[in-house]
Amino acid sequence: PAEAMAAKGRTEMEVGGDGVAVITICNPPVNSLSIDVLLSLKESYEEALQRTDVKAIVVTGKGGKFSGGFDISSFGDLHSGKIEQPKVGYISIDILTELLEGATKPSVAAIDGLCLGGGLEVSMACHARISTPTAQLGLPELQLGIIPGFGGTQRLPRLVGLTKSLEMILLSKPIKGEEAHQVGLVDSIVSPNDLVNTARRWALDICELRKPWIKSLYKTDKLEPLGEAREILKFARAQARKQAANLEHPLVCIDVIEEGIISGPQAGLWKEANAFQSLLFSDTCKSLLHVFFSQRATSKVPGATDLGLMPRKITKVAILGGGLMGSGIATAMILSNYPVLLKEVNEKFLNAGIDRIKANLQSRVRKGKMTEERYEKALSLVTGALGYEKFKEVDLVIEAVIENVKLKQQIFADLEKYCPSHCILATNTSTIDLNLIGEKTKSQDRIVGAHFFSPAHVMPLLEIVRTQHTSAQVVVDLLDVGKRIKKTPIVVGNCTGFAVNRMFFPYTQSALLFVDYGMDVYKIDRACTKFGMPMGPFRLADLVGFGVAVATGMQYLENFPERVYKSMLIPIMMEDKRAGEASRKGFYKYEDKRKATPDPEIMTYIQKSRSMAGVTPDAELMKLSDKDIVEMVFFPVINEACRVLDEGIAVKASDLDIASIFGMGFPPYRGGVMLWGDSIGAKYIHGKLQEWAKRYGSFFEPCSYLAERAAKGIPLVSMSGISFQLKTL
Ligand SMILES: C[C@H](O)CC(=O)SCCNC(=O)CCNC(=O)[C@H](O)C(C)(C)COP(=O)(O)OP(=O)(O)OC[C@H]1O[C@@H](n2cnc3c(N)ncnc32)[C@H](O)[C@@H]1OP(=O)(O)O
Repeated sequence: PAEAMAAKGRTEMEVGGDGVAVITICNPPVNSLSIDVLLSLKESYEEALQRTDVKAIVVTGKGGKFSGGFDISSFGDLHSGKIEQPKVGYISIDILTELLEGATKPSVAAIDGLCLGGGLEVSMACHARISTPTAQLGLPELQLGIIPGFGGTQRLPRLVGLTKSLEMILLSKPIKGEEAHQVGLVDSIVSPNDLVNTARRWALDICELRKPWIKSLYKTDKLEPLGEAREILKFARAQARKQAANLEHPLVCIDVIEEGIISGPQAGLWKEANAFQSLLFSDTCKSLLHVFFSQRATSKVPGATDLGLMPRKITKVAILGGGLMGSGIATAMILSNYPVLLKEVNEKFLNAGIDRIKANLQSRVRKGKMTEERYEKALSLVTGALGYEKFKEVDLVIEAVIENVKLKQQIFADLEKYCPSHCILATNTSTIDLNLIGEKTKSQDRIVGAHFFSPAHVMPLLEIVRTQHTSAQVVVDLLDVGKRIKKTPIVVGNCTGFAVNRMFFPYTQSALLFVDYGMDVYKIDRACTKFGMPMGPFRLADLVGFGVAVATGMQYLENFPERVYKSMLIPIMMEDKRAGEASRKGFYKYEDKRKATPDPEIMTYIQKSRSMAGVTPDAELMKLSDKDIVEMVFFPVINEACRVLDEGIAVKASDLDIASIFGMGFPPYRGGVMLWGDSIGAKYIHGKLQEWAKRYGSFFEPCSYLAERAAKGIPLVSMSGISFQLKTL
């Protein structure tokens, strides 16, 4: 059909009286390089090279953006075979190296806005680059599980040196035009208004030998001497292994860069082209791509963002409670310039709260993320309060007091009295049902959950909880606040634990169960960190504190008694004043501040817990591999995620993937719990859970949603173009 044939973007060419052909990349919103755009670029070049009225070429992007890189939305079509893959090296060697860089007419890139990935690679094949000071230049491909594939691994080191290029590529870190000029990536900085004209003149200057005609691929002056280069690469490899031991593509990238340095840029280009092709089809790439799109999809919420509502302006925010959460939320708010009214019950607590905010900000100053001046300005946005007098001025209140239902009910009744009628009444509760909190309040449509994760000014997730009464406007408003404070939001329904903690709960639960059945605490934690979690369930319980763990456990026991495993281990340890990291003793010992060391003393508690549970250690469990352990800890998480979806608490499975990554620290390169589940298969997961349910009880009982998917072979996450051949474990 004609529609399906419509080209995805194009280039436009205009030849001026000065003999310069300006080729403009046009593919909104970010001028991404689809295959269509690249083929059109090739055609424009061929025409420009043939025409006798063209002396030189300028490449630029439409609407103040050079290009956001290769078209990511076409990856899925490449994966599924819907689009045919160009032959290896066709774009990087045939088009960019031979046609563009090797042309008999010089090219200059005129760069504004985004110049990322393939976009920067096109510009590096040009003979000079002119940029605005604010343009963003970078090679963020590793973030997507691939490597730069249009010559970036070869040209960037030759333009800026090995050290700087490794930093930019391995950390996927773009730099601004200004810095790009300092490091030699661009040749001149001009204002957006002068950009294209400067590039035109530069191109003509190259023709007339007033400026050098430089092919980046053959530059050597910026490359470190061979011996030094080898050392730098060796160090980079060690760093990459340390940072993400499970990832292969950063190491492949370093190999490809090395090839260019040792065997020359042509060999490097070929190695890059081959590696790019195979990485494009890796599970890591598929998973990271899923994360990229899922993250953007979280702010598209049916029944809220599809109604044409505009977010209202939130001018002032009040926060109740200056504890760990309240002060963290206040910090997040003032960092995005929201004035904050911080309320506490007495002077002492208020001062402690403000001190915590100061400490949060100071830590940013120490790390060089904030100037002293910004610090003072941010701090000046906080006003303390002991009463509700000033609450008539606020548009949003976030309650962050202790998890006590009665107290929260009283607070919400008070808020209704003192806040203006448009004010959003949010609670940061992490487990309590919102309807219970708002029971004594009439303004049900304004009540919403704004669940932050500790430390609130650092953790990127914001769980927005709507009840059946919460208005769509309030959800839209909070999504906007979330965006402004740079959080990834997920909008979920109301129930005990909401989506994130409900998924999180079985993680610790199954670990506790298997310890009663004979597994080793530290072995479980090690298996989880090897899998890619920032910490295992026991180290995490220590960090969160046993008090919180027990309080949460009680909430679950009340609401989902059939699937709570009543381990006595934590309560027994608490009797002995072991309460986690804060008490310096939990599952680990903490002698040197945060350093966790295994503690043989915990065996006494474990034995006691086992005898109270009346179970005998299962010898088979002790022989399990890390893979088995990870399955035992995470399959119950997937099972609960399925329930959360089935009950409509989460809108879509991909939201749960994002929640698991940003809220639990699940490794993004595995795509989130649901996509990871798909890489293993619902049938296998269901089978295992059934087997464990028989052996170890109803905690493992697979839910009907999972059973149906297992029986019918339906994936847990629907995402076009993603299919797994491998088990990623
Ligand atoms: C061979 C080569 O070496 C391989 C490559 O080039 S791989 C691609 C390298 N480029 C990248 O990784 C950049 C990815 N994009 C981004 O990081 C960010 O989107 C950005 C910094 C460009 C813009 O961020 P921001 O302004 O917050 O807008 P954001 O919402 O992310 O993007 C706007 C829209 O553009 C789309 N988009 C962004 N980059 C895209 C790309 N490279 N291809 C296709 N679509 C893209 C987004 O999906 C989004 O679409 P939507 O509105 O339908 O959800």
